[in-house]
Amino acid sequence: MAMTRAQGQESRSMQQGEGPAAVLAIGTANPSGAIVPQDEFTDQFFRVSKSDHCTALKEKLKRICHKTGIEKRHFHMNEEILRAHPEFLDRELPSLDARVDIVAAEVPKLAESAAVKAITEWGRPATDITHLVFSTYSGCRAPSADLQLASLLGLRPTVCRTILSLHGCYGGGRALHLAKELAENNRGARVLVACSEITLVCFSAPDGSNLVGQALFGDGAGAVIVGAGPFAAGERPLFEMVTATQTTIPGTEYALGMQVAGGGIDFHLAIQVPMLLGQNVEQCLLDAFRSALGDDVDVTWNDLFWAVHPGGRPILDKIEEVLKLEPMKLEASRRVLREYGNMSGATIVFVLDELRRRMQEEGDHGNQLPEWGAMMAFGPGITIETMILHTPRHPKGN
Ligand SMILES: CC(C)(COP(=O)(O)OP(=O)(O)OC[C@H]1O[C@@H](n2cnc3c(N)ncnc32)[C@H](O)[C@@H]1OP(=O)(O)O)[C@@H](O)C(=O)NCCC(=O)NCCSC(=O)/C=C/c1ccc(O)cc1
Repeated sequence: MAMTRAQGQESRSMQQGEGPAAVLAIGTANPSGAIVPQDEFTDQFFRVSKSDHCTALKEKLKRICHKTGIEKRHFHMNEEILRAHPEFLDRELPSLDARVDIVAAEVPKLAESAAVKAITEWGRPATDITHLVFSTYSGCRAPSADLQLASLLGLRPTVCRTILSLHGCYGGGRALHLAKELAENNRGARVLVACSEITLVCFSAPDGSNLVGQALFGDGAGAVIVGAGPFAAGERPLFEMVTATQTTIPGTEYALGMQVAGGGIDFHLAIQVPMLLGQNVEQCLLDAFRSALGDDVDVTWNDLFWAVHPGGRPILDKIEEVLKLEPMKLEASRRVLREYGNMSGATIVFVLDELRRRMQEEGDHGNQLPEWGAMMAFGPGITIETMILHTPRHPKGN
């Protein structure tokens, strides 16, 4: 069969989606294991790890917990699991196999809970999903969580799966960025993004280096359906994904990291992270807006809505300070941090869900959130994922 160059180009353009990809539905879930209020966390953590004699460490963790801006977190880990696996407390003992056995089953199940909510809201059958992008730092095994999630949801055998491992806290941003590219370049594609994180792979008794991580991270999963036009009857874009960029801050590899070891995953968060992000976010935003709307675009940061990964309270404070944001601008991020802590890659999906809820509420009161917004997620690299969002205005009743 002969095809001319022009026919090839035409056929390629017919394979592309219409307009920017959009978020069509969102679901979130947390494990039912344990909900720990942050002001009880230190006592509980030191009791179960038999570390009450480490009084200086305990005092320090109390100081840290008090400053996190977190009120409670959800965990799969509980005392029963710890009784069965006392080796989880001691980083020197081999425990990776046992940890991976647990999370290999639980991470896809948690993702399934979030995905079922997203698919129900989307209103189409799960078999209409063409692509799956799964992000987690908790899996170290193949076939991995993406395949298990596809089976749990009954996705079609031809679904194109991608797993993003160890992207940490920018995993959700990266997965959404990839989903946008997939949806825009494959007409009719419907991409399920799933991010699922269970801290059990990182849990250990308190020591001089792990207090901030133990005080900050929680378990959760987020799922998003992404697609570009043409839209089917009943599909309703919540956020158009106008443009997406990724930036790595040069020379900052040392600042955030994860290391898979025999005793579980160790992570490292340098004290300079909030400052480094503060020095770089504005340029990332300017670059993203220029790529979306042209070089002479004039943006007033307070005219936008904001979906920022709440990596930690000082990160939000720093971004608010450098962009001179009004106090309520980061409230969706602060609320997610308060209610769940930092769930790494899944957190940004919770923030989008919270914004969507606020938009609905504001709309019901006759006010509307701004039409344009910015989403940002950060993680090892230091990597910054930035996405410019736009909310289409739907006539009432649609
Ligand atoms: C709640 C903190 C810990 C303290 O609040 P603060 O306003 O800085 O308060 P202070 O300045 O009074 O600090 C309280 C204590 O915490 C200590 N501290 C203050 N940051 C630190 C510090 N990064 N180290 C180790 N001590 C510290 C600080 O030295 C001090 O110790 P002390 O004087 O003995 O009371 C706050 O700094 C905070 O949330 N920091 C974390 C920010 C952060 O890097 N977040 C991660 C962003 S990236 C991301 O989300 C995920 C990456 C990730 C990576 C790997 C994974 O597996 C998964 C995910």
